Amino acid sequence: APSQPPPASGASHSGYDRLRLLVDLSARRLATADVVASAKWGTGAPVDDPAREQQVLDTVARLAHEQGADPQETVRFLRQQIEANKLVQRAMRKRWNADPSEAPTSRPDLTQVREEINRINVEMVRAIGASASVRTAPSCDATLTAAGAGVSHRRHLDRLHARVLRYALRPVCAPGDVSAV
Ligand SMILES: O=C(O)C(=O)C[C@]1(C(=O)O)C=C[C@@H](O)C=C1
Repeated sequence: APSQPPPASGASHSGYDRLRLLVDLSARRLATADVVASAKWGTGAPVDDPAREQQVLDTVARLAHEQGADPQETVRFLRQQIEANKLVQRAMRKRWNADPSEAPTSRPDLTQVREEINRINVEMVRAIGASASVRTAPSCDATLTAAGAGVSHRRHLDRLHARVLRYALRPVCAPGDVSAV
């Protein structure tokens, strides 16, 4: 999907729209966990790939820096997305181990899934930058809850994915700077 350009001056994107975009990207990234789990199933590949994680985090930090998003916040957000991805991967493996008839019968190409993840990461950095003011507003929690429910409904998320999506969204409103508390 084409990424959204920042609104031209005069155009208005509400805080809800901006958070909703970020939430939707988080849901899209989470959906890749099922595909990653299928790609690794039966190959002996572990859920955790620390080298790939570092590559993801280094890339988004650089992109954030280039685009004027806060690199620390961006890395913190992406770390949480990776943890969420792993929660879904582990849950799927558990299901498939418990009931092999549910296990995948074809193996997607991990390289291709990672290319999709890379594209989502790029859009996420932009959405993090574009949502800075709404994420620090007092109304953020309420707006985020509404956006999360809207996206879960729209994407027909099952219980697992809806729950892990809420987990993935934890860093959205909380300011990363604890010294501000
Ligand atoms: O690329 C993978 O192998 C994944 O499992 C995806 C992902 C991610 O969310 O980006 C999650 C866990 C791995 O440690 C590395 C990266």
